[in-house]
Amino acid sequence: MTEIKIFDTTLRDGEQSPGVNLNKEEKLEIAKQLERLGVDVIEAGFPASSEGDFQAVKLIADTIKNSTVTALARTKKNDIDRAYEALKNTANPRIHIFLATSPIHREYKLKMDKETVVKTSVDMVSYAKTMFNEVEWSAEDASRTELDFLAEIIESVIDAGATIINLPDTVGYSTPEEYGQMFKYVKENVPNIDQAILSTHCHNDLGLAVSNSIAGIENGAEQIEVSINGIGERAGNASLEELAVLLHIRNDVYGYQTNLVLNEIKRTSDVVSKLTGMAVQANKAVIGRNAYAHEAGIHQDGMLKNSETYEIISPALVGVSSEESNTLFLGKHSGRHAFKDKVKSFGIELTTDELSTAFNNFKELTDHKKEVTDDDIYAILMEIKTDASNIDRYTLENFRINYEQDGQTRAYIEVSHPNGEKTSNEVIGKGSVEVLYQAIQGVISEQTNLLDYQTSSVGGGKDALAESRVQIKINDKRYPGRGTSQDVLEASANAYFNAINRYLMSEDKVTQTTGASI
Ligand SMILES: CC(=O)SCCNC(=O)CCNC(=O)[C@H](O)C(C)(C)COP(=O)(O)OP(=O)(O)OC[C@H]1O[C@@H](n2cnc3c(N)ncnc32)[C@H](O)[C@@H]1OP(=O)(O)O
Ligand SMILES: CC(C)C(=O)C(=O)O
Ligand SMILES: [Mg+2]
Repeated sequence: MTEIKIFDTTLRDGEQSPGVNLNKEEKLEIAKQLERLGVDVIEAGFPASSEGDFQAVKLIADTIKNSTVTALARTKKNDIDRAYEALKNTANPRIHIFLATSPIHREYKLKMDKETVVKTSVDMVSYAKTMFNEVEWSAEDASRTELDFLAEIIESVIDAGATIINLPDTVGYSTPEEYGQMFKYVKENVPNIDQAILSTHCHNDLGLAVSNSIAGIENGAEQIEVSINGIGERAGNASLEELAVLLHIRNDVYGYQTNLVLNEIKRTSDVVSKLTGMAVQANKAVIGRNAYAHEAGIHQDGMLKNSETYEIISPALVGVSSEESNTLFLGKHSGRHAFKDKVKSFGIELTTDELSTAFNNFKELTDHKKEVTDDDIYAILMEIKTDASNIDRYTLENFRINYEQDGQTRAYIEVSHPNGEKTSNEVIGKGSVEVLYQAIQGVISEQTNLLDYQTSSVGGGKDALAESRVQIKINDKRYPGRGTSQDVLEASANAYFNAINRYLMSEDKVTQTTGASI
């Protein structure tokens, strides 16, 4: 099986992402994690670009033992000297020299003709070769370069000592077919090409970085330049994790192998995201928060029956733990099978009727709340398990709170009584919870005394459930009550009725109906 070398440029091209600025300690932490991940080459930085980057590359070169460490240099003696100074103590140093070859870069940026581009590249590769065994040379903007000129300059730099030839799609312009054809052309038209390894370096401006990298290796490249989380200049580079997992999962199609330790992928992604401050989008392939989450009821049912119905990558393959993978995400589109599975995971037993009620309550909540958390579901289940639903009870049917202009608050409630009758009541006073509770007291026949009242939020987010807890005293006995709702006042009313219903349950009471009949 052909081995594909992984050249990681997170610390060089990745750091060129706008807004990213890593200090040397942060770069070292990422480099150590890249070494654990098993990347073959770590591009640690661009030593001539600043003293800080020089120091970071040096620290990494002095520390990393199991990966080749490389650094970028322009075709300038000073850049090459700085790279050598930074890299000289590493076990296996490599320099990465680049010069643009395309007409637009030659004419407008470099102001060099073809001959000068060839001569400068050859001179600097020869110069670097006096210090480094491994010399990588990149034809910046290769994919927009005339193919015959590309072949000519590649032959010259290989003669000068380049051992790795990188052909970047610098501006992410190529299609996979064009990019693959460029490698094929170079393979067929550069006489000394067998003395060098070909490499891809793809940018994601048109979302083709991964596909183009594959086209490159299918046409002779044996190294791919990639970055963690796909970070890099503009829309970023080909993502390491996507290519690594693609080559693994579809080995039947491609038949390539890498030295990567796949289950280090998630940790590496987390470290890079944290230290660069670049969040990973939720639906990002392989490492996004949603990459292993299934919300649709039909998918969840399939997953419960056989995970391969909807999952081609096992989260564990890339080091995503079962807690992180959030496999069955309960939300608006979930069905009974997944809900039942969640209830089971809490160790809670429900009767068929209770399950039905809990599922309906859950579905109702999903219409109001974007993300239903485990805490939300637990609150629903607890309410059902501790509810006096098997007895005749008070139920809040409707309520309104109005804030009057004179600072007074008006509470209106409609209540079903244990005997099935419905009454209403209206109270004006100060404070919304207070008038609400006064209105409730006005429709029930029991004499209650409120001892304690607390409200807090359950679950996360600004749309979290409110949970209210009360203690009431009836005939010298205390009764706790709990109520949940998205609305704080409704949760408060539910808690009060829950306490009264507990009293009814314990005393087996039949109560008098009060309040205006409706
Ligand atoms: C495709 C890529 O990702 S290439 C890598 C890009 N990365 C970076 O640029 C990050 C680090 N860069 C830097 O810190 C700075 O640009 C430096 C220190 C390298 C140079 O800074 P300055 O000397 O102020 O030059 P500046 O960046 O404005 O312009 C670049 C110069 O390098 C020249 N140049 C560009 N590429 C090369 C090259 N491969 N070889 C030689 N010269 C080059 C440009 O033509 C320009 O030269 P000019 O000043 O004679 O016009
Ligand atoms: C320096 C080179 C390799 C580069 O990053 C590019 O061309 O995109
Ligand atoms: Mg690049």
